[in-house]
Amino acid sequence: MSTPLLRLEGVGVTYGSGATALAALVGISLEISAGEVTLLLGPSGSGKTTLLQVMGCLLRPGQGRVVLDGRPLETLGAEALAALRLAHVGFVFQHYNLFPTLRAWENVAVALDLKQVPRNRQNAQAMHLLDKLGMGDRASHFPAELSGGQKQRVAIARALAGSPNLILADEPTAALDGKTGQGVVATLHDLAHRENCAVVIVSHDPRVEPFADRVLHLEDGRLTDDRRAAGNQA
Ligand SMILES: Nc1ncnc2c1ncn2[C@@H]1O[C@H](COP(=O)(O)OP(=O)(O)OP(=O)(O)O)[C@@H](O)[C@H]1O
Repeated sequence: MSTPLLRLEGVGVTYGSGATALAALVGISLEISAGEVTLLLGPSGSGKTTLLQVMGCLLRPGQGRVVLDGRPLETLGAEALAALRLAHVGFVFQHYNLFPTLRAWENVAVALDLKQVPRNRQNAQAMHLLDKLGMGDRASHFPAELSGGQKQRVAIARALAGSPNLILADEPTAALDGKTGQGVVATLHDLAHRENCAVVIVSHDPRVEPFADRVLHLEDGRLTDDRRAAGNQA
């Protein structure tokens, strides 16, 4: 069996302290492997976004350990942690988070710049990523000139800048109609399998489930179910 890309051991996150303390995550242990789509389900307030933030090294848990690509996060300072995140993690958001004044390819190039890809290679790499997402012919469009599904494809192209091996998507289909949303998750499923990266999707959308290899269920900050998905489209 391959080594997991990401491992969480007894992770706990508490917001606030004293009388107002709220346990958002309790005793979470799991492994995430390359080449798989993991779907994270749970009611509102169950801790899904908090868990995604821990997985993406945006939030250090108060309890437990997180090991990304063999590196225990508790041993890393802020700078090393940021560098690890930049190298390994790509984020996709519900509302795309594109810069409205930048063209599609410039939105991707900004991420390449952040990952220190030399300026003279950014244009070609941005185009390559947009092509991969079927958005090459829209590269010069501004976000306002794109449909929701097209904006999300640009956002996925941007998340892939620098070839991270962990893609974290928080409600990526929530702002899209059914068919478009399915197209976007089919693309994420494809990327996980073709590029051998791990994809974790938080969603309330039942149409996502057929594209998942594995389903995790959170309730009140606890993992209540961890199973292989039935009928995935791989
Ligand atoms: N920065 C914060 N400070 C205090 N409490 C927080 C903070 N962020 C989240 N919480 C609380 O932690 C719990 C888990 O929140 P989280 O956003 O992770 O849940 P979620 O499952 O993603 O919810 P939703 O589906 O509504 O987005 C909730 O009770 C929330 O109110």
